Amino acid sequence: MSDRAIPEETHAMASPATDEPPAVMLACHDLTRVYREGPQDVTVLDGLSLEVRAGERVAVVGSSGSGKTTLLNLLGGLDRPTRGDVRIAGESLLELGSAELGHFRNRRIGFVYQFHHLLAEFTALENVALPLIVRGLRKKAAESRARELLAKVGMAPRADHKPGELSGGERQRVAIARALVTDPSLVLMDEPTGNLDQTTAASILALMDELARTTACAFVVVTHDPALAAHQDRVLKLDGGQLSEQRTGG
Ligand SMILES: Nc1ncnc2c1ncn2[C@@H]1O[C@H](COP(=O)(O)OP(=O)(O)OP(=O)(O)O)[C@@H](O)[C@H]1O
Repeated sequence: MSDRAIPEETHAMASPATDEPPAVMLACHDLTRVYREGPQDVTVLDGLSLEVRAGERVAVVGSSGSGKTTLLNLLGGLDRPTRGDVRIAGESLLELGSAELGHFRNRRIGFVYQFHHLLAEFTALENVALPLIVRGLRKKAAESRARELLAKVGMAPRADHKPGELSGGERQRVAIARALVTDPSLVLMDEPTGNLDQTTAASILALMDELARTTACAFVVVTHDPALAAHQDRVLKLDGGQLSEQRTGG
């Protein structure tokens, strides 16, 4: 583990008297997803378990069709498991109804995809402020917090620009700011550097290093890119519906 390691005594179910984040931010147990839509059942995830600690970054690698997107969808509450459970910051997704799940996602989970999914009609600032406005924050407070995050990703000078006026790497920085603006417990990234050139991808990696040092959230990064995977604390391979440890960070 790196210098982001959380002391052992900071336990998962931390005392309500402290503001300490739980040591285990993400815990999956017996996670199973069987697709029954086609002529044949397809078991994609087969009882896998996973724990990711606060401040820890985990890469998930695996061949095409091994179930990485399926896993991310379950971790992000976008799909329900056939069996098993996902707990984020001690809270079970299984126990949440769909409205509660939407609310939980907005509060606790940040998403970053290969393609940034920013809204074209809105400025960088408005895009980053949006999750807070959805959450019920007033525009002024939301934009003030959004400015802080844009500064953190080096995009403060471009706050008033629309996505179409930004480069690919700049858009991805804005997308990362948007994912982090709600102080999530878990950030899920799907090929976050996938459509970027090497130099821009390297600057996004450096940004991720910096953010991981300064936030307590857990990061799960799905990627085919060995350089991006090697940058994380642990690399897990998804194969045959199970995760196995490929490398533990030092
Ligand atoms: N809705 C669905 N119904 C039936 N089968 C599905 C469904 N969604 C995914 N699958 C199957 O589940 C398996 C895993 O798909 P998934 O998209 O999770 O893989 P992946 O590892 O993300 O692949 P890639 O790296 O190519 O994006 C595949 O065999 C896919 O065909």
